[in-house]
Amino acid sequence: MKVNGTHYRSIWFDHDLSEVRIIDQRWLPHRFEVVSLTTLDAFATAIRDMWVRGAPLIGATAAYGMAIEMARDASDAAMNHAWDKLHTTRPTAINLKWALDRCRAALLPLPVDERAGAALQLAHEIADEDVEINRNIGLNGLEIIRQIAARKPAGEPVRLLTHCNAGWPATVDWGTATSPMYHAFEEGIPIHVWVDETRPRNQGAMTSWELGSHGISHSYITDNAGGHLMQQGMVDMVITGTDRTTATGDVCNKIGTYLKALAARDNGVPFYVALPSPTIDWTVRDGVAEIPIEDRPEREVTFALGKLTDGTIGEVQVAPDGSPGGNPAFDVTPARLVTGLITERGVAEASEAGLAKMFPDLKGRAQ
Ligand SMILES: CSC[C@@H](O)[C@@H](O)C(=O)COP(=O)(O)O
Repeated sequence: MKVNGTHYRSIWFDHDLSEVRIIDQRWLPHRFEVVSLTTLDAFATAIRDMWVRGAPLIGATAAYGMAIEMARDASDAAMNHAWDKLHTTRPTAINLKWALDRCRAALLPLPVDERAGAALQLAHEIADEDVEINRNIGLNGLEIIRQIAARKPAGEPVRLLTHCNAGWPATVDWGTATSPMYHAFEEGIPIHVWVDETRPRNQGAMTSWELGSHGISHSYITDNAGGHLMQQGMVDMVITGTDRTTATGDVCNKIGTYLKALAARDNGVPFYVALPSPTIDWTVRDGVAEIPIEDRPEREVTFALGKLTDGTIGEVQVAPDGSPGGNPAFDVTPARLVTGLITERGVAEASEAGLAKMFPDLKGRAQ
């Protein structure tokens, strides 16, 4: 999508430099900075420390990390080392393992001298596929927005609430939850997006930045405002992303998503999840019991990062001296609270049968 009129993906291969480039998201939305990743260590750091983040982008970055390592050393040992190193960076988003497994399965049978070229080609394919998946999620979500718009007085906006950043910076392009918004906007359907701040990393600021860059009406709201807005009839639809969705339709996403789903259910607001198929973990049935929830550093909670009044980016301490922080980064919304899963193939019921019907060819795939 566009930044100051220029089209960017969140990750790309610069053919002139022969380097992988990313937007360093630690500084968004206050500073737009592009950096190169040139070593396996740099890729691992970028994923772990959230220079890149969002399940689909984490997967694409891991694939490029594998390619960079294969260019250095394409032996089986180097491939397994890269798999292990990248896999341990973040535990919750399943796209990481999905991409690494896909790379290893494709590369291992090849002669060593063919692996580097094949790995780079595969990373490009994974990135391109992500763009296409998200574009199609947008078209399928657009249909839901159209239906809501058709029930409203002409000109009245469809009001969507979203949590975290499931926008284009969290993917290679388009975003998952934001893709239907972009498509609706392009079609001229008036929309307004309530954007949850999403403490502690404030991914909502990124969502607000990208929506603002495209001229989409939005409000940046506190994480606790959603329930009130729903009670007041000010939300027509919730749409979030997901980091891992089970074979039975349980949705793991950024911490706080579950509370939004509960409030949506209590107020009769449809709760949709934008789900690319690589984010389905077909090996997990009970999301609450089985999905590993990332526990992130307490400093992310006890301090807040932002633009200071002098324009520099810095941290301020928000917790009292000595108070420990707690920082579970994701939660699980049970399938029963999910109205539908907007996939690249259509809207699936959040259930084992619904996902199996939509993806009969993928069902049972080992992650
Ligand atoms: C399209 S991205 C869906 C999710 O990955 C997103 O909502 C999210 O939870 C991102 O978490 P993050 O911790 O920023 O990587």
